[in-house]
Amino acid sequence: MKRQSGMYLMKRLIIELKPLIFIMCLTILLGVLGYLAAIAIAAFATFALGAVLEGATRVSFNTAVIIMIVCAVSRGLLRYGEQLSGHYIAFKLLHLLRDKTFRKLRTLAPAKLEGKDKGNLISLITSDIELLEVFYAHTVAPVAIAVLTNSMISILLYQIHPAYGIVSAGYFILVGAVIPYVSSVMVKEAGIRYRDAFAASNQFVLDSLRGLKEILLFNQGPERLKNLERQSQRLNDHVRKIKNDEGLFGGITNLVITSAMLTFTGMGVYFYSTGTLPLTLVLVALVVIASSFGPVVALSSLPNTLTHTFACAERLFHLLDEKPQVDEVEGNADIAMEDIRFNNVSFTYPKSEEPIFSQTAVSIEKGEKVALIGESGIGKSTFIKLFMRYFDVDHGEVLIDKQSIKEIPTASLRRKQTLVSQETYLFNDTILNNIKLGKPDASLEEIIAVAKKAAIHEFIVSLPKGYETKTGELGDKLSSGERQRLGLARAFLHNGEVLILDEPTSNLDVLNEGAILTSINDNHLNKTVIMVSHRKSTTSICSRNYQLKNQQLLPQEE
Ligand SMILES: Nc1ncnc2c1ncn2[C@@H]1O[C@H](COP(=O)(O)OP(=O)(O)OP(=O)(O)O)[C@@H](O)[C@H]1O
Repeated sequence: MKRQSGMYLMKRLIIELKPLIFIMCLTILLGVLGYLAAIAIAAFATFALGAVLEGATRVSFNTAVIIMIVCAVSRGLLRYGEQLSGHYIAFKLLHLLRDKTFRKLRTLAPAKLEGKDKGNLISLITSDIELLEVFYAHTVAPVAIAVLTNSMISILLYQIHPAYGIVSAGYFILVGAVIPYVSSVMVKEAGIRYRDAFAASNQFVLDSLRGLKEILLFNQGPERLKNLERQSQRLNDHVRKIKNDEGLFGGITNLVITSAMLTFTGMGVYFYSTGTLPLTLVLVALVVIASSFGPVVALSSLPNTLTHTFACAERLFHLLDEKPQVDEVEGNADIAMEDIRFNNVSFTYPKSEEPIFSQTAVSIEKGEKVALIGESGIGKSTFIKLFMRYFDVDHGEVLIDKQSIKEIPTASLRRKQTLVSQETYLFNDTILNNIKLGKPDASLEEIIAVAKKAAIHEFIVSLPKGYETKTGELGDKLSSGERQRLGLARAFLHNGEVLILDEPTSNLDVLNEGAILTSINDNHLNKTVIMVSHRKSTTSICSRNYQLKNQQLLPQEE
């Protein structure tokens, strides 16, 4: 993955803020006023004290007390408002980013998601996006608040004495910018390594859960456990490094703040002893500097969390920038799907050198039942992927009703094509809803009819909850043949113009295979069927058999 600079990532994250810029300004305003109110409480307490010790010089005792009370009440309200609006922005943005990510995943599917590791995708959608909250709720506004508040404080201190203003500005820059910058440089790599290790261990756990049977079968448990321990150890090492650095820089920050107060005490003693400033103003300056590091300290811990955040943002933007394998065509126009043609098609998978098709041609007419035969790995499923436009051909063209497939609206294409792939995925929902996926508004009668055609009705009604049984409740009890038949029922319900079957009966016994083939034959008289199968018995319903050999689709020799 190409590394992106922190500046670039920050700019992109800020661009996402655009729709909420008004609320962000409000958050910053409330934050600045909140901090100023807090500092004012301490400053006016000193004025009140000064009024008692030296007599009212600038502010009377009563005025100072009234201002303190007003500031104390508004401080709470302002802080509440700042937190509320800041977090509103953060969570609203997380919502928008999640939405964007899901849309992107939809355009990348299926071709670009085939090879992606699912553990990474899950941590991207869940924890990565979640961590961006740090940037939106705890970075943008706090940085702006610190810059504004501490500039105002330095200007105010400058009014008391120019030296106070200049020295305070130096300390603020040190605590709010220099220390965070140095610490960010030091922890950057550790943060990135931590995120990568975290995603890898997620993937490893997911993989182990999926392959539990194989692990037990081949007695790989102890080896897997050792590997998991190694991964945990690596994660711990990264966290330890990050936490050590955090502790170190926390200590340095406190040291600098203490030295600022000592410097101000020394300067105050000098100004008072030389008669440059009265005691009250010396004390006010000391109190103000002591209570004004809050906004900049809030920034000092940012680099560590920001390192994680930027690593997450990098992965997110990488996904959002990824180009889909094919550009979707908008629209919903109806297509007849009467004539399918592959004209001199050549195709090689991206990042592969071995061509799958080279100048091959085939034409299939409405109602034809065609079988694709060929040895494993020769390109039968690839033919289907080209026909479903998961990929575009390199040369030649795929024509549907004499129109290039690249111009046909994607939604129309999906509506007319029904695919039963080698693996049927069943969602953790009722059997009824799993079949309904083929036609969401189908009636119960329609669903029962297709289940009968797929020879699965008897099995469903034998379950205690029948069609309302949740597939999750069945767990491993559902055999591959039963899954396959549920997939077929779903496909029959969808009832597209072209039924594409990739090894549709590979997990079925002869009896069930026969029932399904008869069903396909009887119910798809006017529909086109394209079938991939190794079994001769399955292709028996096909009128034409094509063999894939030497990157060509040729009519099968008898
Ligand atoms: N997304 C991909 N990127 C690169 N190569 C791929 C991709 N998908 C499949 N292949 C490769 O293309 C070749 C053809 O694969 P395909 O799945 O079309 O074969 P098949 O004839 O359907 O095989 P089988 O009968 O075993 O299912 C194989 O060598 C496979 O490894």
